[in-house]
Amino acid sequence: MHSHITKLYQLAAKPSRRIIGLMSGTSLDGLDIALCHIHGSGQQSSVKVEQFITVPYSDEFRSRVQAVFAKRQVDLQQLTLLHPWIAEQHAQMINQALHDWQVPASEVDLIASHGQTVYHCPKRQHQDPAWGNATLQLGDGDHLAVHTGIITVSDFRQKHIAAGGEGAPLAAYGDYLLFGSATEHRILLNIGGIANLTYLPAGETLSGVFSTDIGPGNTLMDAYVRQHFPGLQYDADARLATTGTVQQKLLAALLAAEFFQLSLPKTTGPEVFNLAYLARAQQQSGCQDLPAVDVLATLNAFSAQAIIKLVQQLLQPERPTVLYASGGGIHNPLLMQQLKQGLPQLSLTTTAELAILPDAKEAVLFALLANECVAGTTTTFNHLSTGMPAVTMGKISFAD
Ligand SMILES: Nc1ncnc2c1ncn2[C@@H]1O[C@H](COP(=O)(O)OP(=O)(O)OP(=O)(O)O)[C@@H](O)[C@H]1O
Ligand SMILES: CC(=O)N[C@H]1[C@@H]2OC[C@@H](O2)[C@@H](O)[C@@H]1O[C@H](C)C(=O)O
Repeated sequence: MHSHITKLYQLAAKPSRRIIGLMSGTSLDGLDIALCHIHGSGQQSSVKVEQFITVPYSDEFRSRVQAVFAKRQVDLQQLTLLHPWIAEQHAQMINQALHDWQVPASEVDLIASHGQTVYHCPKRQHQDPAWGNATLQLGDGDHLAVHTGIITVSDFRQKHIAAGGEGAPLAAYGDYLLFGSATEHRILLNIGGIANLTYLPAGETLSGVFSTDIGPGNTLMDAYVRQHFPGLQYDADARLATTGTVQQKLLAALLAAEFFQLSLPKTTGPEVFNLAYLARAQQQSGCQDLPAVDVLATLNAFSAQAIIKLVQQLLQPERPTVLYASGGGIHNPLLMQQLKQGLPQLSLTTTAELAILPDAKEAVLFALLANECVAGTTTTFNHLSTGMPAVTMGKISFAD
């Protein structure tokens, strides 16, 4: 047998695998690296996060990505150059982290790389009947494998689209494996650049699980802060927003987006929720001349209200539900306070209660997807709801 296939076969047969999960989201704050020890596969999977770090991006990294990020027109040479360059940068960050953790690369079985989304384009967003769903993540898997010496599974979203999905959110797959409960109805809420949730009704089969994007988490607040408060990347601890006043007219205009009327599950990104979207809402509501802190307070309320409305839609009085939050937004006290007030009937906590560090959750989910790609079966996801194709995802790159 070819040695690469033998290696994969041996990996699949191991009782447990050590997998590095990577996530670089829409916030462009840094690369999340989670070194995971995963036992088993499918619904028997269990994860121990051995190490976790977010390696902050340099200004150079951010500005190179921002030059093409969510833009309809870009310099094609720049885009092409970014594909291997992002992978090389990520490889260096992984190599440094492994060095600091004193873990040799030879003791890591796989890397699971999400890559950097630069454009996300579901059909319901572009609305051109001539084209289907599409999404583009940069950071090539072959380059990662060669520069780290570790077999890399990457580019997870394409299979989801090929099998009929919108390519995102993929959170349901890992949330289902890790957090599905026979007795507790759960919602896993991740507040990253875009907020998304996974609905996990309790039960033996957990049938009907799905995940969906909700709307902006931090992306609009971050973009606005970067534009109006040079030097700041985000409104740390909502210190600015807390001094502002929510403007109801602007809030109503923000909540009128067509995206909020689409059926579930659905997905979106900064291609829709960006500063041009905010400017249109300000114009429509006659709120062009607000103090910057009032706009920030309103954007904070916008993210909170979008989340509250969707969660309220899913709650049923006879189903007491626990909401486990994760992502950078949980560190925003104003946002969390509004969620508590707007969702008084459910218990609100974080994934730390389920033994997964909230900042590490998305990276862990991709490690689980890579584990399924190598050691899982396609029947694992049969109980997910429509809109969540029952497929394994990811492409395998060898280091030599
Ligand atoms: N102390 C804090 N106060 C307010 N906001 C915070 C704080 N810490 C983090 N954040 C927010 O969290 C963001 C980072 O979140 P996260 O790392 O989950 O994003 P992401 O992985 O890019 O998102 P996604 O992939 O889900 O789009 C920051 O840009 C900021 O808006
Ligand atoms: C296209 C893309 O990268 N989407 C991200 C983004 O960030 C949050 C939200 O939008 C979600 O749909 C998705 O990431 C998570 C990890 C997911 O696929 O579940």
